[in-house]
Amino acid sequence: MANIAISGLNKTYGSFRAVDFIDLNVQEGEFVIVLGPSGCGKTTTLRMLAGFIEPDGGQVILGGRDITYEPPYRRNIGLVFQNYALFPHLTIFENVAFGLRRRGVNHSEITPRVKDALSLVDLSHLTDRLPRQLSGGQQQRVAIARAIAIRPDVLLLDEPLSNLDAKLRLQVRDELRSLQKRLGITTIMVTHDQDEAMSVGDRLVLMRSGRIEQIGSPDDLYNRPANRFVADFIGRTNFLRGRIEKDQAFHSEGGIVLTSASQPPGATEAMIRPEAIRVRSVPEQSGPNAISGTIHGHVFLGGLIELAIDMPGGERITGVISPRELEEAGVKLIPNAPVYISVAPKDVVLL
Ligand SMILES: Nc1ncnc2c1ncn2[C@@H]1O[C@H](COP(=O)(O)OP(=O)(O)OP(=O)(O)O)[C@@H](O)[C@H]1O
Repeated sequence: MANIAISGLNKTYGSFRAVDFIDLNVQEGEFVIVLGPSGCGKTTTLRMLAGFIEPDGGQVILGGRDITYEPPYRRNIGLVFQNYALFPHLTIFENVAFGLRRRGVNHSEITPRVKDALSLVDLSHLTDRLPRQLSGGQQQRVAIARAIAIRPDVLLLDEPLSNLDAKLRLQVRDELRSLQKRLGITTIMVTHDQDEAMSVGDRLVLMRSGRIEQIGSPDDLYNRPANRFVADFIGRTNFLRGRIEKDQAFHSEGGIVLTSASQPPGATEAMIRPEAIRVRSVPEQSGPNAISGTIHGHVFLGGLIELAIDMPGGERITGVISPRELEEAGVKLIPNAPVYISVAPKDVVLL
């Protein structure tokens, strides 16, 4: 186990800067997720950490040792990719043993270490099978066992769950999370799936165009996004354009007046998460941010209802509300019916 300190790391392909001088510190035992839209430089960053791509500049320090230009096999890093990359002609046992043999691990130690690694991912009973005789989820667990068998300082995972179907994906995700915590391996995982990122990451690193837009806990990125890009990328949200007026309130272009818990100077947008919207069938007696509108339409989302509400100035606000809350509020889902909404000032984030 070790911490990783990345500074000024950059990589250019031709004239295109894929990774643009990034700095990132990952603590020992931390689970960090790198996410962002397609092409933002996630894989290039991970491959530079693994040693498969040579950076143009910058530094990667692993446990105090500069590994920036070390070949992959000298880094003691465990890798798991999207496509498992198991050797098809080797048994599960031999697949996991491969990295140990290549590292010259003592012959007598190999069997117990392979067995340990396979038991951690619950596959001790399948050691003699070939990869094609396993399901996708099992193959990916072999890949994870193979990566941890070498007792890596760091585990790097590139979209490890994206080839699995939705249900299996959740299961392997939870297994991966608990295994990582149990072993305390410093882990960096790349994904473009924000639900996955939010549910397993201690910290998230959101990239765009080769740069880091924000580093923080899932709660930070969701509730305290650094900018519009972050707010828009993580979860669903309402944006209202406008500005802060002399009364210190935010006035939207459509005439909605909002009190926010913070007033960053020069803010031009208010962000409100759909679940922060409260609805009533009658106006609230008092309190900030009470607005009236009319129901535009609704969509059932499993156990919740997404409600689109038209505001008098032409803006539309989406709320996500439980059927029970709607019933208690006495709101009927009839188009054009009047509805009253309110938002706590702490849930109005000005950007
Ligand atoms: N060998 C290469 N030559 C030229 N351009 C490359 C090369 N590898 C990657 N790129 C470009 O660098 C950018 C970053 O690529 P990278 O694979 O790191 O993105 P990513 O964030 O992992 O994307 P995805 O989520 O689609 O996998 C992309 O625009 C890609 O087209």
